[in-house]
Amino acid sequence: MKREPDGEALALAALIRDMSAATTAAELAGVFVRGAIDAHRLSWGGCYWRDAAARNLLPLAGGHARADALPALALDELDNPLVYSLTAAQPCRVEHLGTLVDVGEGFERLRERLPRRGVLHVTPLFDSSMRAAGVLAVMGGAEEVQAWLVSLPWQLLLQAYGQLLARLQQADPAARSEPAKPGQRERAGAGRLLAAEFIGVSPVARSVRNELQRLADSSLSLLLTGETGVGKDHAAWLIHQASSRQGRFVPVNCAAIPKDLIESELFGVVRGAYTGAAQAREGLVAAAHGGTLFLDEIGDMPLDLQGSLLRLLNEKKFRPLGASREQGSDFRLICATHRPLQELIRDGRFREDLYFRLRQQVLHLPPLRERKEDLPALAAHILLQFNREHHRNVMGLSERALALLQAHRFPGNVRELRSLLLVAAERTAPGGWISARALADLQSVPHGVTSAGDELELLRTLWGTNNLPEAMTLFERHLLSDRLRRAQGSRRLAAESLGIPKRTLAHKCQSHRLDVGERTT
Ligand SMILES: Nc1ncnc2c1ncn2[C@@H]1O[C@H](COP(=O)(O)OP(=O)(O)OP(=O)(O)O)[C@@H](O)[C@H]1O
Repeated sequence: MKREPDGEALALAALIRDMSAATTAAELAGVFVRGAIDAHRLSWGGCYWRDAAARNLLPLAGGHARADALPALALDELDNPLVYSLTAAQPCRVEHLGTLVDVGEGFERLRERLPRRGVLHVTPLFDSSMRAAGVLAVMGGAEEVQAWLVSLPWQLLLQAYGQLLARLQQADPAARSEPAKPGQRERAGAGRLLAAEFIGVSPVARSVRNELQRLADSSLSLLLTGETGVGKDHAAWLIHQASSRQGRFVPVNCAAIPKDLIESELFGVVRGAYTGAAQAREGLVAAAHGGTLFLDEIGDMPLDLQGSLLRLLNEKKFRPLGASREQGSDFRLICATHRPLQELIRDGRFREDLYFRLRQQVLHLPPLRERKEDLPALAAHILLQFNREHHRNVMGLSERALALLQAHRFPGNVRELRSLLLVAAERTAPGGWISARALADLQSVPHGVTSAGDELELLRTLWGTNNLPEAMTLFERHLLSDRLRRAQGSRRLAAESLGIPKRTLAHKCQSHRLDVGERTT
């Protein structure tokens, strides 16, 4: 039964009194967790805090389960929702705990003590330096958990609780233990980075995240496969960041560099190598020494250059254009493609020996439509970035907006989701939730095709221009983006439909910055 408003105010006042009287972190956590459970008819609550060695999350209090009966959770259980929320410093929600598999021993022991049904919601708690240092987890019916989350007094109390807890934890000598060893610290750092940047709660996303961590410290060549926009470029960058390689991450888009320049771009040139080479220029292979060379769209690498790449991989040596001596470069190679390389091999457009050399390890990133559970987390992440960058406070997606996204197939995968949300967020009033109407592009253009009316309107505007170059550029941009949408992101089909080589299309896309929201490192 819901409490009367006066009763609620009195209960809050009593809770604040008890919280201020608490002298230890465990006591405070117990008071707060029990208060939250009682006020919103939640079925379970628990509070955990990280140990100083950053190895475990240790239980401080549990409601409807004894805190000392709660297990410690190792921080390398990256897919444990409590660990995830701490390492990603973001809230995490799990609709059905039963669907989580292979999460880790600590999580299994915790799960035995949790109610069988209900939504689990985990909120990170921050220490005095604003680093996530603990978590508060609650379970209950979806409505009860939601009501607790949107209750303003409880959100304010939660903030106060986090600060009080951090202060008591700092004063508690038992909470200080020996510092982590360097290896452990690095592993925890890599885990934190992956949890914060590779978003997803589905079993598939979790297993990709584990793979990213496993692959980070290998020096074998890695081939990333998957449709356009699934996150191959993002994964390559994360693997580099999570690795202990001190050198640079050097991305090369093989489809965007004109064919006759790609060799000099990769291997560099010595002064006077050809007419116009007035200066020596270091190539990208040399720049990647000690770091990672990322060859994106490897399927577009010209056949003659594939031989040079193979030699480079086998001997770790290359010769800049016009140089008499070979040079060495120690880099880790990551390649990506959304094209089936085996088909290119069959057509004689890709060397099989190179293919085997590139695929010493393979990681496939599945399309978004096969992991729709990731949509809410990805959307929250994208909106958080939007709010931070634009100093806005768009709250999130309305239920109808989320349902609309869930029903969409996302041929352009995470990139498409990102573009849609950024436009919708721009259309949303400060402090508001993104409505289904703000996702108009998705509703009125179910397959991403602009209507004939839109096209006419555009032509009419361009027709009246007093700036021909600007109008031509605008027209080209609209046409390219429409063809790419019609071709469901396939640059090959879009290029064919426009009668231009794929390389030219890629070049144009780059100059029009058509990959909205892309990282360009
Ligand atoms: N799991 C994820 N978490 C956070 N952001 C992601 C994730 N997956 C993809 N993104 C974001 O989606 C966008 C598209 O990803 P990315 O460019 O890596 O795709 P891609 O597979 O390399 O595409 P293409 O084959 O067209 O080059 C980027 O802005 C990237 O940061």
